[in-house]
Amino acid sequence: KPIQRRAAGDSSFDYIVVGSGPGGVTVADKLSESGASVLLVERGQATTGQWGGNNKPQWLDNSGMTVYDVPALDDQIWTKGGDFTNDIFCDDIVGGISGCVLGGSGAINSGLWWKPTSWDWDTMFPEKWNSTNMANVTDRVFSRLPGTEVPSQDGQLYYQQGADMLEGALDAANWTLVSANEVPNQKDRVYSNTTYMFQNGERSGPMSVYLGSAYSRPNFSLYTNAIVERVIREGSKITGVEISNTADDGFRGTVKANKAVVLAAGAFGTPKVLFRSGIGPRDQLETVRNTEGSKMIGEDQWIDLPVGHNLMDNINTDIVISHPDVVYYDFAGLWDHPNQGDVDSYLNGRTGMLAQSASNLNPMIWEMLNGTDGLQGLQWTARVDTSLDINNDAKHNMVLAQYITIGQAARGRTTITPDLKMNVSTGVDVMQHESDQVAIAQGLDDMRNILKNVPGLEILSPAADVSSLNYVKSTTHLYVNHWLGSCKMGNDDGRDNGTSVVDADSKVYGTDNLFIADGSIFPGQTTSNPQAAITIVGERVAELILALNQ
Ligand SMILES: Cc1cc2nc3c(=O)[nH]c(=O)nc-3n(C[C@H](O)[C@H](O)[C@H](O)COP(=O)(O)OP(=O)(O)OC[C@H]3O[C@@H](n4cnc5c(N)ncnc54)[C@H](O)[C@@H]3O)c2cc1C
Repeated sequence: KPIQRRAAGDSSFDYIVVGSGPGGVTVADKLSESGASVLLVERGQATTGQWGGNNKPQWLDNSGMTVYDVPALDDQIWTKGGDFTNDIFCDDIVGGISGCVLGGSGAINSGLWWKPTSWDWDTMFPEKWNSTNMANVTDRVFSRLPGTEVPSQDGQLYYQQGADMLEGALDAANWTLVSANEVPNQKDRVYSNTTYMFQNGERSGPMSVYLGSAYSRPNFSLYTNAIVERVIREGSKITGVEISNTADDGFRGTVKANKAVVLAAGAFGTPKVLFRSGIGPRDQLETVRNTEGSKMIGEDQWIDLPVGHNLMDNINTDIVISHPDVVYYDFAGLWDHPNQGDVDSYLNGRTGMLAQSASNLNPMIWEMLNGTDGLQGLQWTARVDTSLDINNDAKHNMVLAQYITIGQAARGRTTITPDLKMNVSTGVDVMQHESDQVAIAQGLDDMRNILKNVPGLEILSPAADVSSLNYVKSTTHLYVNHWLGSCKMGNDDGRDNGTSVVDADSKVYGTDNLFIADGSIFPGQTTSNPQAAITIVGERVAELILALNQ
């Protein structure tokens, strides 16, 4: 059932926020904290028990929780199938994955929660966003949502045999154990226990914390199952949004914005709303006009900006290993035939294996290289994973997944199709950039050197006689769906041949009052998984909007 909380008779709000991912819930909360009236519009359905979601295995009946609440069920959100998996991913994205539910991808992701480094801000964002300016915002976010290295409420970590073995190897190679969010700038040859956004043994995250406080205010409203088709604009001034419903009883109609509209629809959703509002490259706007005709704003009002360019994702390269110490836990069986003892400890005290994430990632590992163009980051996750059964002994296998992070040169592009789907029309292809390949190969070499000294450990892939660089050139590189960057922030106005879509206030060039507060504004990749940085962006954009409107 859609949530449609709305003050009776309201036809206008000071601010309308589009999308309830980590960026959207945060900017909406902070704007409503100022006393302004705020409407948050989300196209997807409710997820966690807190918001009335109801998808769950039978053993969660009467618990008030759903599949979105229990850390160990997080891969069942996407793999269980049945009647809801098709509803959680955005059905209008081709070539990428993104969550179209309340909470956005934040409701369906792996929950990793990292404090950004100072260079994440200093090397790519404009001056207003330097690490000194961002320190207070970061502290505010992490005081509300500190994250935890130990999700189980008894303070224990479970099924760490594989992680212990790897940590021993890293230690022997003189890599340093840190608590990553205590020392965010230590990212070279370090490893850490994984930090999750979980709180009190449940998934939590920005949706729980920020939407929770926003929803407690009478000046805040939320529509779910309602999709913003376009902003209504008179030249540079945005006056409201047009909403259609994604479920029969969702809201449909026009809502006015007195002060501003903030797009937080994600790296694909935000460009789509912009294209449909006459903002973007001419060829994209022509495609929309061919489909939507007179619903679209007239050509004389179009704003030509490089929306959809600069698309990024972390590119993944795996090493697969086997070691007799590694112990596998059957997360996949949790839905239908869980271990009753594990269920009881979780339901009674939020302790044990079910309080940990399904992929049970540990440890996290980072290395910084000096690439030809400056900083080059690499991040590794490690998980017990039986899906790559190279040796018919999959229960002892682990996958070490390397992401190339800050400094990655590869960029893609998202464009709109005649049936209004967002397409990854130019992939994020590290094979186009030698600097990316060299960095990935260097990281593989360093990891292979660490692993080769571990007694009993077998590297199943890459094969011993294949060089890391040849492996990089021959293996399939996978997306990890940390999509960023399609509406880049910068001082070089895209209307004048610059590369940027939003200015340093996160305001769309050529508009008076259209802002963006999501992953799409990132000029480059962050050193670690991005959702905490996007949450910080939500806070910062609210601060900048409120300062402009004083
Ligand atoms: C499977 C997976 C695992 C991940 N794991 C991690 C992790 O462990 N740690 C981490 O840091 N990051 C992770 N990420 C990435 C992280 O979740 C995203 O970077 C982050 O959620 C992006 O936030 P956002 O606010 O930019 O947009 P999104 O989270 O994409 O939210 C956008 C929201 O807008 C809504 N929307 C779109 N269009 C409209 C419209 N027209 N009208 C109304 N609503 C609309 C969508 O339904 C969605 O709810 C993962 C992502 C995926 C897909």
